[in-house]
Amino acid sequence: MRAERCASTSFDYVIVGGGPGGLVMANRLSSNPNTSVAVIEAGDSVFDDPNVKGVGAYGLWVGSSVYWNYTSAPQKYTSNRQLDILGGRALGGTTVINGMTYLRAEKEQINAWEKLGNEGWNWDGLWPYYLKEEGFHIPTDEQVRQGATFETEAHNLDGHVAVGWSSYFNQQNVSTIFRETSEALGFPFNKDANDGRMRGYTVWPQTLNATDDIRADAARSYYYPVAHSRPNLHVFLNTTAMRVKWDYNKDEVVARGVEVTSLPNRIEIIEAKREVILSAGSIRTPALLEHSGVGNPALLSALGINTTLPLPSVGARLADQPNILVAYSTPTNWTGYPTFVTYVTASDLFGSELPSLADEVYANISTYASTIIADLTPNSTTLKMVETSLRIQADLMFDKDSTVPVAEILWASTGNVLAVPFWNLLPFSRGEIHISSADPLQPPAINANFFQLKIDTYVNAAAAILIRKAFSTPPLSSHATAEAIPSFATVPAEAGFRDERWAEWIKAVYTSNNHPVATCGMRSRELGGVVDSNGKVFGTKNVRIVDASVMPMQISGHLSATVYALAEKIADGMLRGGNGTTI
Ligand SMILES: Cc1cc2nc3c(=O)[nH]c(=O)nc-3n(C[C@H](O)[C@H](O)[C@H](O)COP(=O)(O)OP(=O)(O)OC[C@H]3O[C@@H](n4cnc5c(N)ncnc54)[C@H](O)[C@@H]3O)c2cc1C
Repeated sequence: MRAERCASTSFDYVIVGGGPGGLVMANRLSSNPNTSVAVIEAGDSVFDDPNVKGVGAYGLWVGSSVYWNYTSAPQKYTSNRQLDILGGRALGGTTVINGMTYLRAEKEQINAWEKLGNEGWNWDGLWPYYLKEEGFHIPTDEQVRQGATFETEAHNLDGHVAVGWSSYFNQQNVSTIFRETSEALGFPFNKDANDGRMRGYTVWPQTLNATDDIRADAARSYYYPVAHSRPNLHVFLNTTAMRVKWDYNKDEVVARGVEVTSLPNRIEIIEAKREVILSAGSIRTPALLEHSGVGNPALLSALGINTTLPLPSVGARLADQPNILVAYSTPTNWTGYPTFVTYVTASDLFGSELPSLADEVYANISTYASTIIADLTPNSTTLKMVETSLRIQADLMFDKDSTVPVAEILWASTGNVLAVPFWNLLPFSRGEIHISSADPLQPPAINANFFQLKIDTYVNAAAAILIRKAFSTPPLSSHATAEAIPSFATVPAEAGFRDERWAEWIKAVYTSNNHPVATCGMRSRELGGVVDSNGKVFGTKNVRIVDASVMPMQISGHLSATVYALAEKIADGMLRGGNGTTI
C-alpha cells in the first residue's frame, strides 16, 4: 500500500513528521471530514518492507534508507568518542525500526511534569490516553505458560496500536530462570509494569500484531487504517520540511506554512490555514525551529539566520540514556525472543549506601547545574531553571520510599550467550541539539554530554555489579560458564560502584540508547519551556510541537507508548476546545 501525492498545497493543519506524534495528530484532526490535514514526511512508505514489518526480521533494516544515521558530537567526558544515533525515516517514524518494547512510565514521573508548570499533566490525566492508544492482544495459553502476564485493568483491547507477544516469544525457554533469579535477589515479580508501577521482574509486551507477527508501527496503527476513507488527509512522502514560513502581527508570530523540498531542487510552500504542528522528533524538531528563526539569537545570527522569535531554550537540555552490555557464555543454545526485564530503584542498587549517596547528590545539585550550563550554548537556560528540574529528578530517585526505577536490566539469551543490556534510565547529564549550518538539509549537532556527572557512572556501575550478582545466584548461575563482557580481568570482582575501573570500562563501551527527550521541553516559561501545556510554542500563535522533544524529563519506560499518549491528549484538547483550541 502506498500513500498518494496530492495536488493541493493548502490545508487546515500541516504536520511535519510521520512518526507516532505526527500520525496520532493526523488521524485525530482528520476525523472531522471538514478539516484538511497534510503530513510531510522525509521518508517513504515501508508498509510492504519485509525488513520492517516482520517481527523476526528485527535489525535487517540496518544499511537501508529507512533511518537517519547520525553521528554524535565528540563526547568530551568519554575520550571524545562519537556515537551512532539513529532515528526512523519513513512513514511511521522511529517506530519502523524500534525494538517494539511497550512500556509506559512510573506514575510519579508523569506527576512531575505538572510540577514543571504543566497543568493537567499527571498520571491520572495521561492514563485514559495510554489506554486509548492501545489494542491489546491477550496472550495465548502457550504464551502464558511461557511467562506472559498482564493485569486486565491496565489494557484496552480496542485502540490503535496492536500490543502483544509474538510467536518468537513462545520459543524462548528462559522465563523461569530469570524470574527465579530476580526473586532470589529480592525483586518481586511484577505482573504488569504498564500500570504505572514498574519495579521488579516483569514480562513486557511488544507493539506488534500477535496474530501474524507484524510490527505495529505508527503508520500501520494510525494512518493506513483510515488512509482510503479520508480524502481530507494527505501525506507528502519523500518530502523534507526546511523551515516554517511566517506572517507577522503585533504580538505573536503566525505561521503561514512550511517550506519543503521534494524532487531535486523542487521547493514549495505548503500553506497552513490554521496550524503548523512539528512532529519531527527530538533531534529534528529543534533544528527545524532554529532554521525557521526560532531559538537563541546569538546562535542563529552566527549562521546568518534572522531571529523571528527569540527562544534560547530551543534544543537545550537534551536527556538521553547510555546503553551498556554485560555478557556471559553458556553451554546451552538459547532460542526464541525473550521479553524480560528487571527494573531496579536507587535503593535496590545502593542499599545501605543510599542515604550517604543521596546526601552527596543533594549537596552537589548546584554544582551539577553549573557544569550543565557551562557545557550548553551560552544563555540557553539559567542556573535556577536547571537546578529546579534536577531537584525534582533527585526527589524522584532518592526519596527513601521511591519506587521509581533508575536502571533497566534486560535479560536476553541468544545462541551460546546470555546477554544483558542495561542502562541508567535517569541520567543527570544534559546536552543539547543545535544546527551547525544554515542548510536545513544538514543534520544538527547532537551532544548528550554522556557521563558529564559522576553520579551517572555510579548508577551504571551499580547495575553492572547487580548483574554480576545475578550470574552467581541460582538458577542463573548454573547456566553461565564465564563472564565474557567486561570480564573479571577488565573489572575485578571486588570493584565497587565508585571504582574507576568500572568508569573506564563503561565510558569505553557505552552506546546511545536512542531515547532523546526534552529538546523542546514542555515547561512554564519561568522554567525555560519551549512549549506550553497544550504543546503550543511560546510566542507563536499557531505552532505546536507534538513529539518526544516536549517530554520535559526522561522516563523509566520506553518512549513510544508515552509519545502516543501525549499526542492523544493534545489532540483531544484541540478537538474539545478550551485552552487547546486552535485559532
Ligand atoms: C534503535 C531504536 C530503538 C528503539 N526502541 C524502542 C522500543 O523498543 N520501544 C519504544 O517505545 N521506543 C523505542 N525507541 C524510541 C521511539 O521509537 C521514539 O522515541 C519515538 O518513535 C519518537 O517519536 P516521535 O514522534 O517523537 O519521532 P519519530 O518517531 O522519530 O518520528 C519523526 C518523523 O519525522 C520525520 N522527519 C524528521 N525531520 C523531518 C523533516 N525536516 N521533514 C519531514 N519529515 C521529517 C522523520 O523521518 C520521522 O519519520 C527506539 C528508538 C530507536 C532509534
